[in-house]
Amino acid sequence: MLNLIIHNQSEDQKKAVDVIASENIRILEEAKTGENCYADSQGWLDTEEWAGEENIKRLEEIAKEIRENADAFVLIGVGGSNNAARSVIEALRKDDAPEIIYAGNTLSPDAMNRMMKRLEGKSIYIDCIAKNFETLEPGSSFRILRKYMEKTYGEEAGKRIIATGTVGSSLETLCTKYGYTFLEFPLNVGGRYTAMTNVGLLPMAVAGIDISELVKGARDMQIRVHEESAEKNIAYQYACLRNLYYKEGYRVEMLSSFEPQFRFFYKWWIQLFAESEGKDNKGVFPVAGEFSEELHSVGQFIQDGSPIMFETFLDVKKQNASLIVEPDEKEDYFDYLDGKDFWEINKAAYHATVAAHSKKLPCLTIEVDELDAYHFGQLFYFFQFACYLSCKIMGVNPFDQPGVEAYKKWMFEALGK
Ligand SMILES: O=P(O)(O)OC[C@H]1O[C@](O)(CO)[C@@H](O)[C@@H]1O
Repeated sequence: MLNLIIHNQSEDQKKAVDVIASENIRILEEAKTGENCYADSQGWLDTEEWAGEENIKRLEEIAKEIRENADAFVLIGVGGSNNAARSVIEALRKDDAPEIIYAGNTLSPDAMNRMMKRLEGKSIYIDCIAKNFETLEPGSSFRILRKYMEKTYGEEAGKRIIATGTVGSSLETLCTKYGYTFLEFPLNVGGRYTAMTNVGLLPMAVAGIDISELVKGARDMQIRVHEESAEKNIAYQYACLRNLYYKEGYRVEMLSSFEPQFRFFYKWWIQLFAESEGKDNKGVFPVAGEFSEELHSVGQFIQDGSPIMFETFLDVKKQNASLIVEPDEKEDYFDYLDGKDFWEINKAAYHATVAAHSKKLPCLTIEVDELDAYHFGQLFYFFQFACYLSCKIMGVNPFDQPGVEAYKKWMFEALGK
């Protein structure tokens, strides 16, 4: 279950959000069926298309082989090609799973040397994930890593190399030519919407995540937001609220949580909203607040600085860990914590922060019952669908990223491509 909680709303804001919701109702209806103009980008809308039972079974088989033979699995990919997998892996990875090493997301020789050092003496499999295999970061890392694999495993290297690319891409050509395992990167899904495809699911399965449960969570959310009417539809309500705050002049949304397990989920969420909405001189700039730590750095600005921001908290209901503060006969001035569980203390910090921040800026909470694969699936689908709606209400194309191409053009020119 996933809930949307509005912490503070004036009567005027309530009326204004109702107006946005009734004026844009057509957008919700069109989104539910999919739009012809975006047919080449909406393969994620029905989870069945790329995460059906057969596909999950195949991915689980490949993952099983890797889990049995690998000490470490290298995920080569950047942005949408690694963010979803990384967000779940870093939160829920099983202890007996191979180590997951990330590559293809930097051009720093220092970082790359450190990454290569981590491979030494380990049994390695690699998966190069790239939609069109033109992006420099994953392409150049693949060059280095493939060489390493060939040097280490000789003839056998091909069996340990997986490439996830689109049909007809140069990555597919390499797979056919050199005998690597080829997995399809859906042509009709942009990187940031690929959580529920081979792109996100294989690395998650290697890390021991129950991908069937994850997909089930996403599918249940799909059914929910496709069935719920506008007044009850949480994705639509969230999209309308974002647009209201934007109209009111709030230009930044901070996704905050007191659970560090969401550390890499923020990165996925930031890319989703930044690349989807930030265009035509519009958009809400997404940032993350990793609390408690950042309450002691940016907390001051949130509470007292320019009123440019609204805040969306991510909260988990079910307790997943416990640590009791034992009484101590030695004095330390923290006796008021005696017998308390850190779960409870952390929750108190969350409630206190909501109370303080909601006096200054609009505050929402997205609350999930549990921090598990099922609810990650729910979160992925919820945010993807809400982002699509939010972009449509704002009047921008949710599925392109022309601004990113500009930097790539300059870089390719500089490197003589
Ligand atoms: O999978 P590719 O083609 O390497 O692209 C990776 C990422 O690069 C971007 O184009 C941005 O640089 C993202 O949109 C995408 O998720």
